[in-house]
Amino acid sequence: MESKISQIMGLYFTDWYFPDLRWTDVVEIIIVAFLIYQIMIWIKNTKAWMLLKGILFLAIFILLAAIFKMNTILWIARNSVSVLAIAAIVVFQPELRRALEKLGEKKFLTAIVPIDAGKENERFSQKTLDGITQACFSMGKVKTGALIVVEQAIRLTEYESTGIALDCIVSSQVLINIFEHNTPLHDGAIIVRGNRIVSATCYLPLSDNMGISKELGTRHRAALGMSEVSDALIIVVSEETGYVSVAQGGQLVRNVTPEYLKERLAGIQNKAVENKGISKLWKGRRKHEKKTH
Ligand SMILES: Nc1ncnc2c1ncn2[C@@H]1O[C@H](COP(=O)(O)OP(=O)(O)OP(=O)(O)O)[C@@H](O)[C@H]1O
Repeated sequence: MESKISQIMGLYFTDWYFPDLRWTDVVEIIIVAFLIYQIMIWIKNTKAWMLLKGILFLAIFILLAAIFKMNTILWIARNSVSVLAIAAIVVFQPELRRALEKLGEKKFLTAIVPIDAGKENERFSQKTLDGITQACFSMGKVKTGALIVVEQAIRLTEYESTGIALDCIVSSQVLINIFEHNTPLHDGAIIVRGNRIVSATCYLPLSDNMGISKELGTRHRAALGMSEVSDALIIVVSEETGYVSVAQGGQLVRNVTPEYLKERLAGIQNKAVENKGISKLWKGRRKHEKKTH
C-alpha cells in the first residue's frame, strides 16, 4: 500500500522539492504562526486596524503610480517612507507600550522563572472579594454609580496620583460610603491594591474604541480605557441602569450577576493562576463587548 502511494506520488510530484523537516522547524512554524495571530488580534483591537486600511489604500495608490510610471508620485512615496514609519510609532506609542508591557507581564516571566516563589500567593482575601461584590450590587440596587479598579501585576501609580491618597481596608460599607452622592470622594474611580483602597477620585484614560455602545457614557468608557492600558480588572456600576459591568483586557462584559463577578474576581485572586494564563491564550477571543443578559 505504502509503496503504491509513493509510486503515485513519484509519478505526479517528480519535480517537487520536499525539504528535510527538523523538529525545530516545526517549533519555529508554530511560534511564527502564534506571533502572526497575536499581531492580527492586536491590529483588530486597536487603532492599528484603521492604519492597516490606510496603508493598503496607499499601497494600491503607489502600485498604480508605478504601473503608469508617475515618477513624481513615486519620488514622494520613496522619500516619505521613513517619516511615515516614525509618525506611526508616535501615533501608536500607547498601544506599543501596552504590547511591550504585556510581554513583560509577570505571567509570562513566572511561567518560566518562579519569581514569586516563597512570597504570599494571594492577591486579596475572600473578605475583600465578598466586600466588593456585595457593595457593587447594593449600589446597583439604589442606582449609585461606581468605578472600582482592582490592580493586578501592573502598578497603577500613574493613575493613583491623579486621585486622593487613601489607605483603607476594603469593606462593602467603606465602598458604599465612598460612592455616596454628594460626598467628596464619590467622583471618579477608586484603586484597590491587595486588600486596601489606595486612592479615590482617580481619573482614568478614556477608551477611543468606536465599537463601544453609544448608550454608554464616560464612566464605562473610562473602565474600558483603563483595561486597555493595564491588566487591571475594572468594575462599573451604572448610575442610570444599576447594572454592574466588568472590563478587563479591552473587553467589557455588561450587566453581570453576583456569581459572575465573584468568579472574575476569584480568577485574579491567586497570583499562581497567572501561570496558567499562557494556556488560556489558545482559547478563542471573545467579542469586544459582551452582554451576559
Ligand atoms: N475619565 C474618567 N475617570 C474616572 N471617572 C470618570 C471618568 N469619566 C467619567 N467618570 C465618572 O463617570 C461619571 C459620569 O458618568 P456618565 O454618566 O458620563 O457615564 P455612564 O457610562 O453613562 O455611566 P452611568 O450609567 O453611571 O450614567 C463622572 O461623574 C465620573 O464619576
